[in-house]
Amino acid sequence: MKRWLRMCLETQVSLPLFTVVLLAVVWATTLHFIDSEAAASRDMTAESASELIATYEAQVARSINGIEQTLKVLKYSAERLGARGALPELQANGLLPSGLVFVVSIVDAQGDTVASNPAARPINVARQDYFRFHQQNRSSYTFISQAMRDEANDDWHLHFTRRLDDKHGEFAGVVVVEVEPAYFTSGYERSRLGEQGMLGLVGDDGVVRALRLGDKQSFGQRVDLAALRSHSGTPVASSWDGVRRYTEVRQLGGLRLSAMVGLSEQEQTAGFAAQRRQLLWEAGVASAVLIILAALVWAWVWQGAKARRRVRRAQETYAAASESNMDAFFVLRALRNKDGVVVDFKFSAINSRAEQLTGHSRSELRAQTLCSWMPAARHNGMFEQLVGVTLHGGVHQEEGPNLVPQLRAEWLHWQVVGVEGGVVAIVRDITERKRAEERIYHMAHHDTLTGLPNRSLICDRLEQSLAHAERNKESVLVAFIDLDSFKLVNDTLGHNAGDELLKEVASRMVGCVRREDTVGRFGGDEFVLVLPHVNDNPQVLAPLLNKILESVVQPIVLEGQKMQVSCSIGVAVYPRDGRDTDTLMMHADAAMYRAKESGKNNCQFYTSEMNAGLEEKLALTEGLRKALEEQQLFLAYQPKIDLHSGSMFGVEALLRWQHPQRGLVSPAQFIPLAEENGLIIQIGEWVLREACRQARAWQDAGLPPLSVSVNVSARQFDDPRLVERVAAALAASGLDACWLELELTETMVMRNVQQSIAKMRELEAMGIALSIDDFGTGYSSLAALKSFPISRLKIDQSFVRDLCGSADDQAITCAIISLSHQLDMKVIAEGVETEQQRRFLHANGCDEVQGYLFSCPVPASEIAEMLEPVQ
Ligand SMILES: Nc1nc2c(ncn2[C@@H]2O[C@@H]3COP(=O)(O)O[C@H]4[C@@H](O)[C@H](n5cnc6c(=O)[nH]c(N)nc65)O[C@@H]4COP(=O)(O)O[C@H]3[C@H]2O)c(=O)[nH]1
Repeated sequence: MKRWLRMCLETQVSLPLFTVVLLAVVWATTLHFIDSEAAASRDMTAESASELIATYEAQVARSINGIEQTLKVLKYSAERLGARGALPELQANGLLPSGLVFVVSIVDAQGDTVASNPAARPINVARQDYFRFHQQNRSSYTFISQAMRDEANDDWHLHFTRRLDDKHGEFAGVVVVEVEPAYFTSGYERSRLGEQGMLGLVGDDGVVRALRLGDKQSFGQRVDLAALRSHSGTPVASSWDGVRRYTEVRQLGGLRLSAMVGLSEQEQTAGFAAQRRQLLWEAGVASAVLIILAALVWAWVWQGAKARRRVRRAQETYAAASESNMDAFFVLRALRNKDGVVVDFKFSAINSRAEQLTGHSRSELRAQTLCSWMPAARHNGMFEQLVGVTLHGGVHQEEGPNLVPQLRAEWLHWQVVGVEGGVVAIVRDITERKRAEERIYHMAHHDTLTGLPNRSLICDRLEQSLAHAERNKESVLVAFIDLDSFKLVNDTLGHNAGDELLKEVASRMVGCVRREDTVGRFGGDEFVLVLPHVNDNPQVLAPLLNKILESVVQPIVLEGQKMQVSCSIGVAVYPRDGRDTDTLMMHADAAMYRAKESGKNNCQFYTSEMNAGLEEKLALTEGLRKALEEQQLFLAYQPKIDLHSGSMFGVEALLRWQHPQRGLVSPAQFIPLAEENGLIIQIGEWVLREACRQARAWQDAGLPPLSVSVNVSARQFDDPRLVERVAAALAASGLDACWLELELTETMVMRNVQQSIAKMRELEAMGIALSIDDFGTGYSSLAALKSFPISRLKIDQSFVRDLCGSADDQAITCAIISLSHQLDMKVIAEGVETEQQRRFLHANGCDEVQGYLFSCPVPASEIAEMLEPVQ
């Protein structure tokens, strides 16, 4: 029933139909009731008319009977006593009726009235209908005339007449009883007949003898008696006043006269009409109320239907969208107990993706409840979550690892949205995304080569360890580990070998520490160790650090060659050496540098004195920035001597820094700093420009042209704009390129041989000479050396220093001289301080020399002075 009602309410069509039917019922009932009431009213009126006619007939019959008696008495007396004697005798015997009501008269055979009561003037009535009727008809029939007036009586009267016969039965005259018409209608009762009722007498000739309509008396009208009789029981409009009446006509026995009673339809049915009006009004009001209510309900239903249509469309769209969606959709309907408490959820709709995710078909899931399918939902918080959203609405979303075996994914993102009667759970398998995120996270936080944590993760871990150590009053060790000969391996055996070395060292170091320790790579050959929960006593820590030193120093085979590398370790311990990440890192770095300085392959614990060196470095770096701007830099030039001629053929430009407070700072101190912070590019460019300018200035001063050689650092050589900067320096000074020489180092050019050759060729093409500085300290491949456009090799001063005492250095020096000549290069020895050294070099074919024996680096003015005597 409820469902049916809901269906009715749901449809916008059935409601108007239902309303129309209800209206039809209301109106049918009302009209039927009105009809039956009308019929009852009609019947009652007809019945009343019947009753009235019976009463009236009796009344009239009684009245006429009285008149008849009077006529009979008159006739008897007149025939017996004669016309003149009859009345007095009757008078005397009290047999005459009151003259107030009846006028009686006797007419002789000639038509003259011979006696009358009350007495009246004699007249002749021979021409009156009644007289002629009786004259011509031998019958005792009472003739009832139409209402008429005569000369004796001005008032209108009905004449009731009978024939008088003489002894022979011949016509002897007429006895007359005159009665006013109103006499027959005086019984009019307003209470029964109303204001428009009708009482009357009608002759068989259809002429009304007496008629009373309410208060009005009349007569003489014509009536179709047959028609009236045929309409008995139904209202007929009276011809005289148009009023519709229920009219009853009754023939009076033995007389040619009918009694007539009429009840006004309007009056008789007035009560019913009022009731009818009332009923119609009530039905009208009820209909209006019904229509308004129906309209309101319809509007409400329409709105509801519209909303439902919208919801349906949304559901269809949602279903279509959900089908094509990569997310799994579960529409769950809340199941409540009789107290309204949600006890479980039923699957009311799911999409294909949900089937895949669960491995169950729609029908299988629909046949189950959530908790019967996934019992764990009751204990893992899922059920409470769904109930919460069902009761309070809103959206709940979360992602995390999948903890239930019913869903086929490792990671899930789920969004629960409250809907009417339940929830929609949108579940997405994010396993791939999570894996990608994990990969990205790993890549962002790990070194790709070794797989060790990178700088950012190391810092993170260190911060966590510090926070933990602070809470638990523990110590944390931070160690900076730098491989001692990594560059050598890289430069000589190539990057692949370098990478292999780093990987091997990384795995060895990881093997030395606990699981909770972190071994990370900072970049290059720098590793960092973070050891939480340690004892801060160096004695206790030493075995572990030694273990690392020993593991790194174990031989390794790279590119088929057995190699051995060592490392230098700098250690800082929280909280003794610093309380934050930056300080601890800085101090470990400083300790590591100290380890390098102390001969490598050792471990140094940070001490506050190291800080001084660090601060010194920072101060120098800061000062170097200003040095360029404030022109604290200048160049010194060291002559280069041709050993055969003994003359100066060129100079080496050497950078000097005149520090305002510290005095002259050695390039050995500040060049590595400038390399580190990149200032070397600007400084190197300045050196180039200054050297070229000076060389050109000497030439412009008329001095013999000198070749000026300029040192190029590794970072400068790597600068993609090196060639451009050199060209700009030459152009700015106007120096011919053939007077400029660039001194490169072995290691610098051997790092990437192909690139180096390309760059050197560009410089050579400009006319610039190139030389290899510090030759013998690096590991040049002879094949590479052959392909370099080099014009000169410089024997490093470390070989020259002990030249006279060391057979090794002599052998190396001789080998370099020989090699240079074989490669068609000149060879120059630096750091020549003694005559023995000069002689040895000269004797062994060295072409050129420079050193304190000839001159230390001097200002440009002194070079000019040295040149002048030659002029
Ligand atoms: N014991 C001894 N030393 C001698 C003798 N003759 C010269 N020296 C010194 O040996 C160094 C030679 O320069 P280097 O090997 O290129 O080594 C240079 C060079 O690598 C670098 N350097 C100097 N100026 C520049 C520059 O303008 N640019 C770049 N990139 N590096 C520079 O700084 C290093 C040190 O330069 P300096 O202190 O000027 O030290 C110079 C020079 O003063 C000698 O007979 N005995």
